[in-house]
Amino acid sequence: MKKVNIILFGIGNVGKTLIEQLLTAKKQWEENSGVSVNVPVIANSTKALLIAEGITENWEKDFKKSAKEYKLEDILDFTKEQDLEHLIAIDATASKEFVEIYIRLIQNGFNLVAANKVANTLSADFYKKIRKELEYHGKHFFYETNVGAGLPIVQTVRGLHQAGEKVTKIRGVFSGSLSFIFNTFSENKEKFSDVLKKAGNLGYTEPDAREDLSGNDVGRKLLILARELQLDKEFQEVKIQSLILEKLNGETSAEEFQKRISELDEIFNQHKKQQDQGHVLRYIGEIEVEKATLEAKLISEPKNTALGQIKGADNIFEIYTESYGDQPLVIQGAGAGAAVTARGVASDVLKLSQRLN
Ligand SMILES: NC(=O)C1=CN([C@@H]2O[C@H](COP(=O)(O)OP(=O)(O)OC[C@H]3O[C@@H](n4cnc5c(N)ncnc54)[C@H](OP(=O)(O)O)[C@@H]3O)[C@@H](O)[C@H]2O)C=CC1
Ligand SMILES: N[C@@H](CC=O)C(=O)O
Repeated sequence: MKKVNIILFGIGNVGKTLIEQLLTAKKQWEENSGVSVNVPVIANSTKALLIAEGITENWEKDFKKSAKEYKLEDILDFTKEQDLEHLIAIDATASKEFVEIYIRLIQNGFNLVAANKVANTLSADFYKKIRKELEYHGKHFFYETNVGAGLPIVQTVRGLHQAGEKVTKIRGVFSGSLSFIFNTFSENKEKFSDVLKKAGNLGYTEPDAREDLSGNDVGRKLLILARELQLDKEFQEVKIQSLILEKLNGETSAEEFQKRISELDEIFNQHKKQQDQGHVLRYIGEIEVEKATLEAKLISEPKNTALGQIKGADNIFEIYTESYGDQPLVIQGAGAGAAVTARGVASDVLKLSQRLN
């Protein structure tokens, strides 16, 4: 039996659900895949719980009682002292600072799985540096949930490209929260700010919802797919239409923004009124491969098209390639939510484990 040791950073919506899924699936993984999963470290932004033999279903109580303030060194020392092998660090944070330690984790023998999109959307130099370090140290990095949550988008785009298929365009709805917001807002009489709150409560938005409303989250996903297609692009080159007022996106804190979201109601009422009969609002992303352009924008879409018909927090990705001709390969399904995202992370962990010797 191959024993893998998970060091989990981030125990919010996704991290919590992942713990539950890993504990529940443990026996099945052992029997069907020969992988025994142990979670000796869980951490939030300030505290970590370290238990060599792994957390149990009492982990929340144990965390409250025994987690201690930590530095990365404490975790590195612990994994060495305890001689933990097959290490996988999971980034289930949304932190821009946390990704700075990826290189040190790789150098200290860790493989990586990330739900956090930040590392793949910093400079092209950093992107290449991570991959160089991974290769040098013989480590792996899986990040399927960076685009489309649990949907198999990254692997499909990468697989097509690596097989020599010419991908010409990718177009679709890349944001689960904006999908939910516009599906609900277009159909119901609810206020925009109430729908936004609902999306947050359902775990669809980023910890700071302005990441979604500013279009940055979609911009990141476009860049991640473009880089899979070996387009040498930077985040600043993505053309992004923001849905948020400058005054709310500037100096305000995330908490202050939450208190002021009703200031968005009037703007979105206007957008709604301007729709033609039988049209709905959609926030879409588009990569034109030949032109090397990446764009995120709000459009008015006829209700009877594939994009117009999506429901709930669905994403839809239309992948146009030479072999598929005029009819794109289409992948559709829930594009946000703790359960689907955690399952995508778990699936990455299992695939990565199968690569470890
Ligand atoms: N929700 C979704 O549908 C999807 C989410 N994702 C990604 O998953 C990630 C997590 O999202 P979600 O669970 O909703 O976020 P939450 O805000 O619910 O949880 C974030 C967790 O990360 C912790 N954290 C923050 N900074 C650090 C740090 N420097 N070191 C260690 N832990 C830290 C937080 O700790 P503390 O409480 O102390 O701040 C918290 O436990 C995000 O990157 C998101 O983009 C990807 C696909 C879909
Ligand atoms: N906030 C994101 C979550 C998944 O990446 C979204 O709304 O799509």
